[in-house]
Amino acid sequence: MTPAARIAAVIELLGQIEALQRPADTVVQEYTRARRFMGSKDRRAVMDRVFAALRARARLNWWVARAGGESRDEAERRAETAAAGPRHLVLAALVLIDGMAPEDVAGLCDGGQYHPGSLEPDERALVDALAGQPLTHAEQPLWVRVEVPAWLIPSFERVFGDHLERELAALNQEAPVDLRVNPLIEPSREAVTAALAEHGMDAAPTPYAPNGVRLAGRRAVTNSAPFRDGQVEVQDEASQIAAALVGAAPDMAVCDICAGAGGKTLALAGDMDDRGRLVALDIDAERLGRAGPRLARAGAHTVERRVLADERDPWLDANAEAFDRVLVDAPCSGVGAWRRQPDARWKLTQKALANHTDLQDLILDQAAPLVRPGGRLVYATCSLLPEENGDRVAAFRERHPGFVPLPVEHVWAETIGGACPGSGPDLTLTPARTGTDGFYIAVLERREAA
Ligand SMILES: C[S@@+](CC[C@H](N)C(=O)[O-])C[C@H]1O[C@@H](n2cnc3c(N)ncnc32)[C@H](O)[C@@H]1O
Repeated sequence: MTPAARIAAVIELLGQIEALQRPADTVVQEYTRARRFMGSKDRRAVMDRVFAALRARARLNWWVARAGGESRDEAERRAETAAAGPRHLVLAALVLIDGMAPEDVAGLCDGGQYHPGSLEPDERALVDALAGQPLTHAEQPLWVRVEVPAWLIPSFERVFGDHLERELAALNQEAPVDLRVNPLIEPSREAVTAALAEHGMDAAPTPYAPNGVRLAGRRAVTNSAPFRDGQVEVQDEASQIAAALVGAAPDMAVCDICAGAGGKTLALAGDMDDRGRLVALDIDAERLGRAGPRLARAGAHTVERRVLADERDPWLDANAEAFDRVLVDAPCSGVGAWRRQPDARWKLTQKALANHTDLQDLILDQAAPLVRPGGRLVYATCSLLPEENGDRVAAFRERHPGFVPLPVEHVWAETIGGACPGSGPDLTLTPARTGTDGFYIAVLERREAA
C-alpha cells in the first residue's frame, strides 16, 4: 500500500469505529482480515495511526473546532462529541501528531486511486491553521488535555489527587504484552523465557508477579509453541497480582465466582498445583465455556465449572461456608484497561457506571456466604474509579460487618513476597505506579459466621 492508501484506510476505519460502536481493535482486525492485499507492515502502520488518533481524540476534536473559528466553549463541547468527522480528525493528526507541513498533507490527499480525495478549501484552511501548533495546549480544559470524559474528572481527582495528570497520561500510553508462565506445565520462568527466545520473542521477568514475563515489542504469541503447549497464557501483570493475592494453595477450597473465560482461574489452578477444590462460576455460559479449552491446554484438570442461573441459584446455599477463598473479579467499567482500548473511554456513560456498581454490590452479597469463618473474600476490579472500588467495599462492610480488610502489605508478604507497592486496606495498581493495567484489590477476612 502507498502511504496515501494507508491514510485512506485510517479515515475509513475511524469512521467505522465511530459508527459501529464496537471495540476499535475488533473493527481494525475485521477490516484488515477482509483485505488480503494488506501486508503485515500495512496492518501495523494503519493500526498505529488509528490508535494514535483515538488516544488524541479530544485534543484533535478541540483543535478542529478551534481552527474552524469556534469559541473556546464551543470547541470544548465539540471535543467531547467527536463532531469533527474522521477526515478532519486524520488531517489534524497528520499535522499535530506527525508534524507534517500543509503541502505534504495536500500531496498525500491528491484524489488518486485508493488515496484520500483532494483537500477542500475548508480542509486546506484547517491544515494551514494547525501547522506548527502543539497537540496539547494550555487553553484546553483539563479533561481535553488528559483525554477523559469531563464527568469523570471528580472521580479521578478522588483517587489520584495531585498525580491526576501523570496517572491519566500513563493510562493513555500503549500497553506491553505480559505473559503468565504456567507452573503446571513448566515451573521455571527462566526455561520459558529461553523457549520464547527460541521463537524470536525477547522476554524479561515482570517486576512484581512471580510467574510473569513481559515481552519486548508486540508479537503474535498465540501462534507460538510455548503458548500452544500451555507453558504461557497472555495476562497483564495486574491480573496476575490479583490472582496471586488470593493466596490459593494446594488442598484449599477456592471459588472464582466471576470466572468468565477463566483468566484468573488458570492462575489459581497453578497456585493450587491442580489439587484441592477449585470452582469456576459465571452467569454467562458462553464465556465460561471458553474456559474449557484453556484449562485443558494449561493442564488444569480438576477445576469444576458451573453456570449460575442467577444470584439465587440453589448451588450458592448448598455451598455456604464451603470455601477458604472466594475471588470476586467483578464486572466493571474496565477503566484500568484503557491503555489497550483507548476508544472505550468515550463509550462509558453515567448510567452504565451505575449499573456496574449495582451489580458489584449484588455479586459481593452473593459471594459473602460462601466464605467459611476465617476464610477470605478477595474483591478485584480492572477499574480505577472509587465508585467501583473503595466505595463498594465500604458499602459491603456496612452490610457485612463480620468481614474485615487485611492490610495489603501483610497479604503481599504472605503470598507474593518482596516489597508491596502499597499499604493499607486495599491496593490500587496503575500504569504510572506499577507499570501495569489499572487494578483494584481488597482482601477481606471473615471473622465470624453470618
Ligand atoms: C471481569 S469479568 C471476569 C474476568 C475473569 N475473571 C478473568 O480473569 O478472565 C466479570 C464476569 O462476571 C460475570 N458475572 C456477571 N454477573 C455475575 C453474577 N451475578 N454472578 C457471577 N458472575 C457474574 C460476567 O459474566 C463476567 O464474565
